[in-house]
Amino acid sequence: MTVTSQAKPHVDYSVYLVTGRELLPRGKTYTECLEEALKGGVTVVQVREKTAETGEFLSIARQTIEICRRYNVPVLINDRIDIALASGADGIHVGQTDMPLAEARKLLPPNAIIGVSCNNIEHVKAAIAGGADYLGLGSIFPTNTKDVTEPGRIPGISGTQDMLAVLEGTTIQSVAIGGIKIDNLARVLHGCSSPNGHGLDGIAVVSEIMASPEPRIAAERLAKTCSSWKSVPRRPVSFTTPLSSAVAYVRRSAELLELVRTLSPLVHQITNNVVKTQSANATLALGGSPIMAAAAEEQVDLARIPGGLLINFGTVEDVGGMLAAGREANKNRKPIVFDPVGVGATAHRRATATRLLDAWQATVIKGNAAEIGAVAKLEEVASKGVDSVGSGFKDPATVVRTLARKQRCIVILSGHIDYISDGDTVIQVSNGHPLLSQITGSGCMLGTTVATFCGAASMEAEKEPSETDPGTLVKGDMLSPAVAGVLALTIASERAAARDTVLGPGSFLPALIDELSLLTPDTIESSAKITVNTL
Ligand SMILES: Nc1ncnc2c1ncn2[C@@H]1O[C@H](COP(=O)(O)OP(=O)(O)OP(=O)(O)O)[C@@H](O)[C@H]1O
Ligand SMILES: Cc1ncsc1CCO
Repeated sequence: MTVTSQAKPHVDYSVYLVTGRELLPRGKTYTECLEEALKGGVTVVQVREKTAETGEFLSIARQTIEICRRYNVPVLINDRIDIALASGADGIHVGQTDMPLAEARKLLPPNAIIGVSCNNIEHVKAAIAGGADYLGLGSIFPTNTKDVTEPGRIPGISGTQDMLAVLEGTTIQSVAIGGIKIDNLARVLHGCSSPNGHGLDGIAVVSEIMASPEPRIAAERLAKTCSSWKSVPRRPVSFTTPLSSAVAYVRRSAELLELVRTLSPLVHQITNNVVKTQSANATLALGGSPIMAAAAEEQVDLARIPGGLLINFGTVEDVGGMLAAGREANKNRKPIVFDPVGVGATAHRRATATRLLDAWQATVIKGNAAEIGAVAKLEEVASKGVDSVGSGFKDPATVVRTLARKQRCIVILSGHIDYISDGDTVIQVSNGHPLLSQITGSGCMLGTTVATFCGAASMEAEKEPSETDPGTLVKGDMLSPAVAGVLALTIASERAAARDTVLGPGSFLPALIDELSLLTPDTIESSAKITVNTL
């Protein structure tokens, strides 16, 4: 080590490069790639050599340190304490099967940085107890650069959220690693956060820089998104400016209905085969433009068209399409409404919901009490298939607020009264009619109306000429369109049920579609029954 008696060097973990010489593109040398990456904004480098002989490893470490010193960037060595000591590196990084942390501490000078790879909360607890300086959390996604096929090696976004919760209150830094690319970076930074907002200090990449023909540009993009992200504490999925009163939310909902009719957003829906037709008709009736498109191959094209995306996994099909659609929507900053229909009913549904939420960031999660309870891992409300059993949660406002904070999105809990929250504000809508619970797919249609309003709101926000903020996943406030979607369906249901021609659930459904098409901003303003509570 170079400095033995001084304080630990300050490390900025924002853009952490792990080297992998085997990934270099043809014609690019290691030192060229490293230097370009440093010019692009890499803030810390770990030299990782899994097959090199000791002499070669030492020589690579020395070359790396010589270059990084010019950029004032610290260098860590993967696993090999001897190489770290001989080369004068700033510290080491160990995996779970490498030299134990306590032994490494004894062998290294006190100012050495030690980082540990963690796949689960037990690893994190042990690393805290052992005095680690920083943790590498992951894998976030499956990758080819490391063998992460063993069970438990891919905690994903949800597992990383749990690990970050354990780090709350400590000064230990953390980076996420595993499959991180510029295209999923905003999603990773956004998703990897504890419910109280303890987030990452940076992200680690291998191939995104090492395999790039333009490592400087790759590093610049990563650095720009990271610094944009870091500039906003506890960043929600979208910027929500709380409106001052219930009246203001109602007025905004009325305005958003006008907007839906003017902009006619494309509402791309991957939904279950029970409700496809009624959902497409509900979209058209409101003024949106539906497309039911589930093939993975068409998601790149569809995500480029502004509007909203609904992912409803009611009959658990088209999971490949859902994964691709959500990823592409995040890339294009389109709002995603996720309806995890019947998620509590089977282990397969629970696993699928986790898989989807690990792949992309939802803007709105909506469900009945059993569904929201299952996503929130609460056992208070039981499910029977796609239905919720009993009278719901004792404290629904806290349930939605807590889940919204955990998932960093808007949460809608449907039922006799609907609760909508962004993690701070909770809005209750008491419009609706019991006939809604007597037709299948009224919850699914609610997902559709919300996606329609979110699509219009995001199109409006994207038109504003403000500079693109690479840290956001959706532009514009998404709480108001979520409220508008609930008001539209529930007010239309009251008006449909009041028709003389409606004799029961059979005649109610077409009347509901009619009333969605006849809904006016004035009707929303005169009929809405909402209350607002802000923390
Ligand atoms: N008894 C009721 N009174 C008033 N409105 C209701 C009632 N039951 C449901 N609703 C309304 O119906 C909409 C759908 O909510 P619900 O909780 O029934 O969905 P769901 O259980 O997911 O439905 P599905 O599984 O059939 O799609 C919500 O906007 C809700 O306000
Ligand atoms: C009945 C049903 N089964 C799977 S999806 C669905 C539609 C209502 O959620």
